Amino acid sequence: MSTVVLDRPRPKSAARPVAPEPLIAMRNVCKGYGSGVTRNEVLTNINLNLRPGEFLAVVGFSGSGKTTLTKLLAGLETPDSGEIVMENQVITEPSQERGIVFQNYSLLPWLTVRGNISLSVDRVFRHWSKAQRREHTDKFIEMVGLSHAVHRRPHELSGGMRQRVSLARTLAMKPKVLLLDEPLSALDALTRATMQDEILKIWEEERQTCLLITNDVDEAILLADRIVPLNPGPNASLGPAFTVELDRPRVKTELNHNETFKGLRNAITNYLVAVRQKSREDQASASRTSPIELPDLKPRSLALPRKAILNSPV
Ligand SMILES: Nc1ncnc2c1ncn2[C@@H]1O[C@H](COP(=O)(O)OP(=O)(O)OP(=O)(O)O)[C@@H](O)[C@H]1O
Repeated sequence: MSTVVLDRPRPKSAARPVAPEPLIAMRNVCKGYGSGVTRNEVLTNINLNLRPGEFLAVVGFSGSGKTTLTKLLAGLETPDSGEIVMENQVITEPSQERGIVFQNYSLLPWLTVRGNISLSVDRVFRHWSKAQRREHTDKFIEMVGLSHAVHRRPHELSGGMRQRVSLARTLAMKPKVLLLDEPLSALDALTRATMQDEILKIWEEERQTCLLITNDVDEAILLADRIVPLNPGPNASLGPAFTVELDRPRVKTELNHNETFKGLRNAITNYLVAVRQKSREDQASASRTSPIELPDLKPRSLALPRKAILNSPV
């Protein structure tokens, strides 16, 4: 009698969540400025994935290299080594797919609010009719609450209003990725809070992939899905990512009483304080181990008259 050996049913492998392909990936990116003794190594071995539709915040201290990171992502700077890839294309130059809003809103002073925004809209959507472009421009002016000020020029606007024009101009170009480099840091606390709410509202409507650079941990938690600390430079690298597990829509006033918010704020702040402390200790021990060698100079004569010291060639 023959025996049939049946295949044992294989246990179904546990479904592993598949991480989405990143929209932008930074791989082992290093960047410094200058050469020789003035060389400044700013960023070292940066590995970062920006996932489609996510809001990612990078927090760090002043001078650690946050703007350098944004410029690299925008294509305004190129890495010294490593690469930055967006949808299988290495980023080598700026593109309208990556819109950037800087801290110092650079508006054209001779153009009105509408003029500043429509200039970009007309360039990007030149195949649209004039009426379509106008409607599109006005939609974004309304989105940032500036419909009452369309005819004003930048000098007739407050800092917060100018930053809104800058934001609307970038959003209106419909970039795939929005790079926000400390866009609110020049604003007073109240305007900053209003703008945070507006960015949140706009992002919740549009769901564009967004990278926010900030030095404000609370701002990062309010807005982002993930927060990545940038360790202090020189040779700044990225710290571990913190996931923000807070439901949306988020309301700033309610967050202050939320235990998850408070716990996350403590964890990120403690991390940043610890890495800064370590960086200071490392720098202090490096300067102890390699003291600056001073030349062994001896005065030829301390008795020389003052005039001779000043005027005579030695
Ligand atoms: N074009 C440049 N040439 C030379 N050095 C530069 C250049 N741009 C930036 N740096 C230096 O690189 C370092 C990081 O600068 P960066 O502006 O990226 O930091 P940051 O974290 O954005 O600072 P902040 O928060 O103060 O704006 C600083 O020491 C800065 O002086």
